Amino acid sequence: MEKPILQVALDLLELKRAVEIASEAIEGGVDWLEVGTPLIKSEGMNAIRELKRNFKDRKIVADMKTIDTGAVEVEMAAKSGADIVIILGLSDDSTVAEAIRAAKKYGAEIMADLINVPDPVKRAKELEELGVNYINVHVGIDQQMKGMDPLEVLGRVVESVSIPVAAAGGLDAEKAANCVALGAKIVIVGSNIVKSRNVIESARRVREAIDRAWKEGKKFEIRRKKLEDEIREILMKVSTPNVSDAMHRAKAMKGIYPLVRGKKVVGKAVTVSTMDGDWAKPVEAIDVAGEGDVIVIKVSGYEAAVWGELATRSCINKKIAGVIIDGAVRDVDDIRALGFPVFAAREVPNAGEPKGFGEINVKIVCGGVEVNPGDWIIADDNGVMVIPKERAYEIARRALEVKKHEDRIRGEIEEKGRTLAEIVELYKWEKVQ
Ligand SMILES: O=C(CO)[C@H](O)[C@H](O)COP(=O)(O)O
Repeated sequence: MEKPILQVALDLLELKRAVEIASEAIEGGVDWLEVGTPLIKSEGMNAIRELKRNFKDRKIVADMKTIDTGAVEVEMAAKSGADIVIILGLSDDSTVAEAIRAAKKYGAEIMADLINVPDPVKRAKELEELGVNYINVHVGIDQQMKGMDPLEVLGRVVESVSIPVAAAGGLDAEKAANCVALGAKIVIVGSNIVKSRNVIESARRVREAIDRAWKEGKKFEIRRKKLEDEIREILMKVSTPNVSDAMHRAKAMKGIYPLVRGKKVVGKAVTVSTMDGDWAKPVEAIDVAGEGDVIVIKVSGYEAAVWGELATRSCINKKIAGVIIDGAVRDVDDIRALGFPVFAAREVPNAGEPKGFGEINVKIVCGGVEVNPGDWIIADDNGVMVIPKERAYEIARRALEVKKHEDRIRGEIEEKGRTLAEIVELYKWEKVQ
């Protein structure tokens, strides 16, 4: 039985960086190099040629994601140096057949990607019968952000075909080892290697994990955390700029500032709507909120405080994560001394009366942004972002991808002395007028 193959997916836009990262990945133990679809779209067949030229002893896999004109696309990729061409399993059988004919003619092989295929087991069997060389159980990057995982169907596909099966989609060392335990012969890793600050180390970690799983006949293990814990854990790793980028540059709350600098708040919103100075509902919300929640208060004016030191102390007792107030607060020095994260619009010395107008856990607009009970709040020195609860996992995952991408670029700036414009080829991507 042969050792599992580790394939790195070079999902980059810049060819120079792809060649550099490929060389580091090989040093870390990668076997095959995949020219990722974004790289092919950005650089064309030249990307395949360049990788083949630089790495003659490696199999070059071209992720063409072909869905039509099977022969033409496979011919293009094979003539440019691809040893394996990836086509979509969703393609019509005639496209698959044409792709296989072209591959045979030019000495290449075909890998069929099952991304978005409604019945992966059935289609895998059909694709094997049509003559593809490899099946790829793949969950795409956008699908990963919704929590989909290739491990869900991998085992069933492996059992239903006799050709080698590859697995791809958000794999890290632990998941890659699980893929091997489920019978994958090829493990494809993109983001967790190419966006890493230390590509050699990240590739090595995956290499060691899959080799161990293969040698020791590892059993498949799944340790899925509670969704809410997973969201919180991811959001604690990212910043509000990461979240804004992940939400297509969404805006933070306007005019709300941290009273205490250097604090980060992550949690689900308990919302409050109240009148200027009426601190009854804001304070009652402390008893409604649970550990780790964030109280978000919209006040109808800014003349009298609805929050102060004693409310803050009560929050600390209840382990509430933070308070956001589109209104006025007082006892600012005490709050600073307590180090509890309060974000507010205005500071005043005078409190109002606890009249009890207003409501808890209703839709509010705070700092110009709609907040519903249960939405996720992330706040830091840059500002306060609201993530609608329905998209919390997806946005958290996307923000983490933004962070990984920045970590890699930060590394290139710090360690290789490059500039940002150089790394991302800024001039090339300026809008053509
Ligand atoms: O084909 C792809 C996306 O369509 C990627 O190459 C594949 O998903 C592997 O990358 P990652 O490990 O980041 O998911």
